Amino acid sequence: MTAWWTHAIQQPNAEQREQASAHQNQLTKPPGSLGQLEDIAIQLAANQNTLNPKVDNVAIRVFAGDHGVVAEGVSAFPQAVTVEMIKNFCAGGAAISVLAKEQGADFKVVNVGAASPVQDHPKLINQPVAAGTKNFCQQAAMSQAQFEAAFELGKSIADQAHQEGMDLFIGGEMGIGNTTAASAIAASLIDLESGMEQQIQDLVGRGTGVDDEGLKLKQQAVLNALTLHKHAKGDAIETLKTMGGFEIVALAGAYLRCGQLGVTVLVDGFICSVAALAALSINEALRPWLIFAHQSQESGHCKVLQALDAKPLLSLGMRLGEASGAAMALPVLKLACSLHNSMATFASAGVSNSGE
Ligand SMILES: O=C(O)c1ccc[n+]([C@@H]2O[C@H](COP(=O)([O-])O)[C@@H](O)[C@H]2O)c1
Ligand SMILES: Cc1cc2nc[nH]c2cc1C
Repeated sequence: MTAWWTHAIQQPNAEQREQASAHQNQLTKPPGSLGQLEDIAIQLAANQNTLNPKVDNVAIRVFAGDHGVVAEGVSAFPQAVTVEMIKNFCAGGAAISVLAKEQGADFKVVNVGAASPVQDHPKLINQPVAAGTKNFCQQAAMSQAQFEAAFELGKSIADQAHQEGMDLFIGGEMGIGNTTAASAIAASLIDLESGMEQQIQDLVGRGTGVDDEGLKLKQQAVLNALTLHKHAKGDAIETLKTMGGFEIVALAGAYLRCGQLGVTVLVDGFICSVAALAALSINEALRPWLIFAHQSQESGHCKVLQALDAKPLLSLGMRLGEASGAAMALPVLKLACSLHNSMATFASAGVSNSGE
């Protein structure tokens, strides 16, 4: 039996895309004047194979995991925050809890590998692969079996949400130290023209807000990891296994599965974009199923978005993670659908079209 992630991802319906594009040009506006809102509606129409795209049934899943690399002093916050925030997500006090509730989205937290046990809760899918990853400056972050378990968990989360009828998937992440992991993964998978040192400077940012000393420690940690795991260069699965976090692996698995299921994904910030980069490196046919929600303030995000040829919808100076940027972009998607589905056409409104 072949591994599930090697199964094909179908391309969206090209004819439906043509029809949606033609329909946009009939609406009472100069062609192209709704900018990216037109692109989004056309993409959703093609992906959903319908004249009337919608995002009514949104699944938001925040994947949480801990990182052994925190021993290198790479975060402004202690590791305990990961578990504390899992509880806060469940209790309804986190930014994403509020944004999901306000918008009627189905929200759940997935413990893929917090460093200490978390009590069960109706909003929590509690299936830790291990008590955090190993410090990837010294050894591989996880074993092959752990990688497969985290990847499989991401897949099963997407399968479950699909069975529940989702029309859009939003993944989020929580993990103290995970911007260091994401920067290392990005550096291993992106071939920038510049040398390794410049690349590290470009891809390592301040995360939760480290000072200059913390930034140096992060850059050094990424350099050490890339040197130790240089065999993984350009290989997404080896890279995820050696430098990943359980939540990043699960996200990549969920994204790939969404592509296989024909479900559109709204990608959140820096860490989620790196998970998308890894997923695309495993199967580039995933690309049309992805929409990029926002440009995070994390300094490496613009390089990652460039590598993905992505035009994010929002730029609000956010750098929170936990799916919050994607949740903020959700109204944009909903309204893009409303415009596509409900605006009058030149013919129906009796408005003169250009040159007709
Ligand atoms: O999504 C982003 O762009 C983003 C940028 C900076 C930080 N974060 C969040 O901050 C945490 C990681 O930061 P750090 O400094 O501990 O590596 C993790 O829980 C992320 O959700 C998220
Ligand atoms: C408080 C806090 C909340 C977060 N949410 C996502 N990452 C986070 C990191 C911290 C530190």
